Amino acid sequence: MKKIKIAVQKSGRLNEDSLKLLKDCGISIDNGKDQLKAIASNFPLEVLYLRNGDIPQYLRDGVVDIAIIGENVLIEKGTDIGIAEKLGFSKCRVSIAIPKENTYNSIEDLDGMRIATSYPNTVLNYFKKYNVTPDIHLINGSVEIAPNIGLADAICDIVSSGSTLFKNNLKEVEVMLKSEAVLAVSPKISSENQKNLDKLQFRIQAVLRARKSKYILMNAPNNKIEAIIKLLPGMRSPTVLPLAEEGWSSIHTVIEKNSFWEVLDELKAQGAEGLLVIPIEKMVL
Ligand SMILES: Nc1ncnc2c1ncn2[C@@H]1O[C@H](COP(=O)(O)OP(=O)(O)OP(=O)(O)O)[C@@H](O)[C@H]1O
Ligand SMILES: O=P(O)(O)OC[C@H]1O[C@H](OP(=O)(O)OP(=O)(O)O)[C@H](O)[C@@H]1O
Ligand SMILES: [Mg+2]
Repeated sequence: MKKIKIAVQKSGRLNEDSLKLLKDCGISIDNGKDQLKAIASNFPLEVLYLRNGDIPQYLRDGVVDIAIIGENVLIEKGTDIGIAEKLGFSKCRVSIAIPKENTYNSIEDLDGMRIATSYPNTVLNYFKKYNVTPDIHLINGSVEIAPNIGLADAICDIVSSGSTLFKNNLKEVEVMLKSEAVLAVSPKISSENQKNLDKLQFRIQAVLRARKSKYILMNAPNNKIEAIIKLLPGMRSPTVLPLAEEGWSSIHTVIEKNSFWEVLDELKAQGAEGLLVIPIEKMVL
């Protein structure tokens, strides 16, 4: 059977979460340290460990069929490459920052200014919309230091917590785009591997859905069930089972992880007791 080739970042921010996602999809990869290639024992999949920045070219050439890559890298050098799925990790933004003490009114202030960045296309495309032409200085790493050493007036780089900007006495003035890890697909993928991709994507979706949800159970007196159910935006409708104790029931449902603390308070206020919140491993609609 033909194996689908997936590129995963060799080392860096995406590596661990990418491998965890494949593992949560039930895929076992024998991972010898420093190996550049690995084969899954229970899925027709081969993993190639590559640099994030090199992946768009490998996808374009069909050297790999799919990849887990930062969306920002595709925007910079892979706009011809399709995205099958957003993966919900490595969330960040690509922003312009300037020295904290400088004033900033609008993007026009950056016309003709020297901008240090590893994302020249992203900067130029963004500025083009405003008819502003910056003077790009291409740097591969430690971009945030550039203004402090007199190399640039502004920078464009990845921002997440903002602590790197803060440490370098910079402030964020324009958010150009938001990014997260994505599953990208080669335009040259074969129909056989498209089937493998569909199978993998089905599993990924089940894992991602489960990560966003919690299973909750609670007990409630029967006269409170109606009010409680109104609070529960479940998958379909909640399961209600009678308890051994007369007049009481157990209510089960799935709720979104993000909203569950607020819902929990409201459920208690409506008379729910013995609430349990349980992680879900996989969720298929
Ligand atoms: N501070 C951050 N917080 C969240 N996500 C980030 C952060 N920095 C980078 N990322 C995301 O992770 C991806 C990989 O970043 P990382 O710094 O590990 O690799 P890189 O140096 O850009 O690439 P390469 O693998 O080519 O060396 C980035 O393209 C971006 O999508
Ligand atoms: O807003 P923050 O949370 O501080 O994150 C932003 C920093 O993270 C990334 O660098 P990384 O740590 O990946 O180092 P690198 O330059 O070696 O890639 C990015 O290039 C920024 O410098
Ligand atoms: Mg980095």
